This record gives sequence, C-alpha cells and structure tokens, in this order.
Amino acid sequence: MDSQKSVSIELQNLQVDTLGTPQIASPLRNKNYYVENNARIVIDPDFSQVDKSKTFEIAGPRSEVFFDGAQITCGIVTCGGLCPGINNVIRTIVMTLREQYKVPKILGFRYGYQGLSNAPLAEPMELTPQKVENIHNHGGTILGSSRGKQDINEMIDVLIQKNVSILFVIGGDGTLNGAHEMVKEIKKRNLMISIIGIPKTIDNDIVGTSQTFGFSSAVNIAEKVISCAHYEALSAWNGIGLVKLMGRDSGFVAAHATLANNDVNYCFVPEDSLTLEGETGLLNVLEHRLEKKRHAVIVVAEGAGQNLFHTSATQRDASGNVLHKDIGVFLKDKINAHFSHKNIPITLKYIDPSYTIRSVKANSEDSTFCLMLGQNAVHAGMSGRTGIFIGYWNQTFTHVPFKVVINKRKKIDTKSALWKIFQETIGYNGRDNIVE
Ligand SMILES: Nc1ncnc2c1ncn2[C@@H]1O[C@H](COP(=O)(O)OP(=O)(O)OP(=O)(O)O)[C@@H](O)[C@H]1O
Ligand SMILES: O=P(O)(O)OC[C@H]1O[C@](O)(CO)[C@@H](O)[C@@H]1O
Ligand SMILES: [Mg+2]
Repeated sequence: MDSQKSVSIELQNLQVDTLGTPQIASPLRNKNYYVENNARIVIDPDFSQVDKSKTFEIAGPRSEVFFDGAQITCGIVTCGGLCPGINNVIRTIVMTLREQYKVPKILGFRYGYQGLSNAPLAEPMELTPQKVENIHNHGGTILGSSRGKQDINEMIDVLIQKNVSILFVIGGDGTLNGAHEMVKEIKKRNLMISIIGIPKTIDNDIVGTSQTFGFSSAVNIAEKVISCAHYEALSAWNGIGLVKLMGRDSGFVAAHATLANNDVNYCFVPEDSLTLEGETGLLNVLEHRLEKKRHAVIVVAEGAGQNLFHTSATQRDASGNVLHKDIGVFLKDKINAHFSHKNIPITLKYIDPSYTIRSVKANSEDSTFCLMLGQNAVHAGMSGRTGIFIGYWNQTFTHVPFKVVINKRKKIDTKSALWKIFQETIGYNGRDNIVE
C-alpha cells in the first residue's frame, strides 16, 4: 500500500523538459478539463511547518497502552447494510486482540445495535480465533446486522453489564453517528469505555477517509454486470443495456464501475441532474446514438434522477435514511415508451444487480485494506483512544474523530479530477459521446 514511499526520489531537478511553448489551442471538448501548466504536488511534505489543526493523527501501535489486555473484555458490533470485508475486519480484530494484546474475552453483539439493547434478538457470541479463522472466505457478517434506532442509554448499560472496555463498531455514517452519541453519554457518565469505528460502506460516502472498505469489491462486481449489459446490447438491433447500481446519495460505485468498464455510453449519478426530454435530453441523444451505433449502455446510480419524480412523499427506512424512487424501472419505462411511440424497434435489457454487489466476499484489495483497518483499530482502542474511526488519508492510516462525519456525506466533487476524467471519457447528461 505504501509502495509510493518505498523508493527514495532524488529531490532535485524535477522540472519537466518540454519541446517548446505549446501554441495550438487544445481540441478537447471539455474545457474544464485542463490542468494549470505549473500545477505541482508536494513529494515529501514538511509536517513540522503544517498547522496541526489541519492534520489527522497517524494510526498504529503505541509503545504505551492504556488497557491491560489480559484484564479486559472487548466487543464488536456490525451495523447497516452489508459490505464485502466485514468478516475480514472482525477476524483481524479478534486475532490482534487475542494474539497481540492477550485479551481473553471478545463478545460479538448480534444484529447491529439491536444486539446492544435490553432485549436482543440473540445473545452475544463469544469470538475466539478458532471461531473466526475462516470467516474472511465468506460474504456478509457472521454477527448479523440491522438498521433502526436503539436507545443510547440502554446500549451503554449493556456495555457496563457485559464489562466491555473497548467496543469496535463496524458501520457506515449512521453507525458512526450512533457511536458518537454513545461516546457523549460515556463521557457524561465518566466511564472508561472506548468506542472505535471502522468505516464500512460500498457507497464510499464517509467523510474524512479517502476510501471505505468494500467499495473496491462492489465496483469489481458492478463492472462485470455492465459488461453483461454491453453484450446483451451488442447482440440486438437497437439493443440497450440499462444497469442500475446501488449508491443512495453518492455515485462513486456507478462512476468507478463505468470508468473501469469502458463500454458505458451514459452514466447518471446523484451528484448531477438527469434530463430526459428536449434536444439534449437522454431520450433524444439515445435515439441518435442508436441510429449510428445500433446499441447503447446506460448506467444509473440508485439516487440519480430523483428530480424526475413529481411526488413530495418521502419514504424512509428504519434508520431514517431516505428511500429513493426507483430510477431504474422509471428509465426503462420511459425509454420503452419513447421508442414505441416513435415506432422504432428496440430491445432493452434492464439489469438491477441490487444486493449482489455488496454481499460477496472481499476482493484482494479490500482484504488487505480490512486487515490493516482492523489492526489499527485495535491499536487505537488499546492505547485508550476513543470517539475515533480509522481513516485512510494520503496513503496513511489515521485516527479521525467521529465529529468529522456527523450529518455529512462524501459525494463526488464535480470539480474534481475524477469528474473531469469521467466527463471526458464517457457521455454524460445531454451529450452524445459518439466519436466518429
Ligand atoms: N444519530 C444517531 N443516533 C443513534 N443511532 C443512530 C444515529 N444514526 C444512525 N443510528 C443507528 O446506526 C445504525 C446504522 O445506521 P444506518 O442504518 O443508517 O446504516 P449505516 O451505518 O449508515 O450503514 P450503510 O452504509 O449501510 O447505510 C442504525 O441502527 C441506526 O439507528
Ligand atoms: O436495502 P438496505 O439493506 O436498506 O440497503 C440499501 C442501501 O444500502 C447501501 O448499499 C449502503 O450500504 C446503499 O447503496 C443502498 O441504498
Ligand atoms: Mg449510511
């Protein structure tokens, strides 16, 4: 992971030679794509000069610990939607606690925060190295998960009852919000209980970390699904492959799978608007594309195009997350209706891989990532830190205070390099990307 730093670079004379001053206006279509001629990036930042308030604490084992491992009980809980790699994190936490810090008792609370309530669906599971040694080969979470509000005081009471000194919470933004509430209550009661988070979500929408585990595995599967949609489209006259991918409020999975796949013509994410009608709307643009190429592939993220639904009724899940209207089925119907109305024959194959992109086991990138996240989480808890999650920033594992994520979600920055590459590479709303 740290391969960038493993070779020292001669820090002199890194000016780049050019053949002369370029004078021809670039032909790129997207004028926002340009990089300033003298834009540079620091190779080895001098952190002594940096304002401390603008840095994250670096994660890792400390020479002094706060807890005597042999005397404590630890707990693990997994909340929210499934995500590839949860079992890897559980395994690593158990192995590290037991092997490195000699913790005798590790409790796995069942079915999310529900397992920390007064009346859990199931009693906590005692986690041992034998119990977890093979779990990384499986998707899901051996502890089970759930959504829905639980009483914070009740959860703290259960931690006290079970004598838990460190609780590891594996979950997304909601889980970390809940963990933050627990930390506040623990402080209020002056208890010596540490809460450490490990951010989990295929959506990659957690602020304060460059990536969440599970994202890479989800993109891998999504890319394969898009490839199938492409073959379906290619094999029919006016074939259209339409794929809907998870991504509630952030379109990272759809955007990255699209870039990885190369065959997508139109991709819509929640961060950008989706126009159907008019000259530059999808329906017209699609019609022109079919005339020329006879096939098209469209990817749409779950949260995209919500502007197209004319209803104000908002549905929420048990945790309070907004449930979006089904943009996939909506687009399928609109496209079919448009071409049928014009008497143009099309064959539209709609694929919604839904949960299949998140219930798989972790790929090798996520496995490695989960191992390091889990180890760093244990080191953080044993050192007495609390109210933080393990982040990954500038190729370094970090301690990120929970408050950084409270009521925030990371979204694709439409001014970022990713977005510029995205726009330059594929068609986007209102533009026909056919290169003749
Ligand atoms: N402010 C909060 N206070 C207490 N509990 C919370 C809070 N926000 C969320 N939770 C709880 O955290 C748990 C997980 O939240 P949620 O269902 O939103 O999933 P998540 O962690 O965001 O994961 P995902 O990425 O799958 O959405 C739920 O039990 C929810 O009730
Ligand atoms: O149906 P569920 O389990 O509530 O989860 C769906 C949501 O979970 C996520 O996969 C995030 O975990 C979102 O992309 C999706 O909207
Ligand atoms: Mg969430």
